[in-house]
Amino acid sequence: MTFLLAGHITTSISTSWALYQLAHHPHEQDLLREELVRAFPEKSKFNPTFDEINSLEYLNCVVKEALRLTPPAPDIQRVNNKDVVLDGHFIPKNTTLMIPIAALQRLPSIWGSTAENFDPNRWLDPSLIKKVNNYYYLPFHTGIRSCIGNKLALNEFKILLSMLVRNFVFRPVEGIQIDRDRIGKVDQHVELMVSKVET
Ligand code: HEM
Repeated sequence: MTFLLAGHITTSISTSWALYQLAHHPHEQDLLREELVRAFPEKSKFNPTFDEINSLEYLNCVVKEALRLTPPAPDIQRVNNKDVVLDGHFIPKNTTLMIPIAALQRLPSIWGSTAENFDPNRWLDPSLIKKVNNYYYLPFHTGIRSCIGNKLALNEFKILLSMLVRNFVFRPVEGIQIDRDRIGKVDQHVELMVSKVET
């Protein structure tokens, strides 16, 4: 039951928001589709192996960027089991601490002035990769109670997103605008225009 709940809504939310971002960034969507068409020229034969799906560099960047901007677990809580001093602040035992995953993943001090923008190419920048660690990028959290389904989730997410983008074009619905602070929210309804890719 835990796997069903923890493993279902997370991947579906991630995929929905990734499609939303791609719909609003048609150039990035086209780049992803071009990579997919090169790798899988025949739509009907889209049946990637583990190695094939993980060799797609731009897809990897899109997935990382979607999990950065719209993580399905935007914050999580932990309770300390002993008194601690963190950065000069005394935190007594049994305090509920919030780890703001979404906020850390948008810190301008780490992600730069484009922190709020959907930009998969940032993951190709070696200077960013040097700066990013699991204090600032932790969609699956980190440590011993981090997501046990991490690797499965990434592969599922990549395959699902690829199948959708290889077969369909996603565009925003005219007149429908989601407030910036609602983007990524679990309970936000997302509507997109979908048309078929012919070849
Ligand atoms: C994009 C998809 C996913 C994301 C972003 C994600 C993220 C997370 C995060 C942040 C946690 C830590 C929660 C906390 O400590 O409060 C977690 C825990 C967990 N996740 Fe995932 N998850 C994803 C998919 C999956 C999948 C596919 C499965 C299983 C099939 C799964 C199974 C679990 C389980 C069992 C835990 C609890 C681990 C523990 O407490 O030791 N997750 N996940």
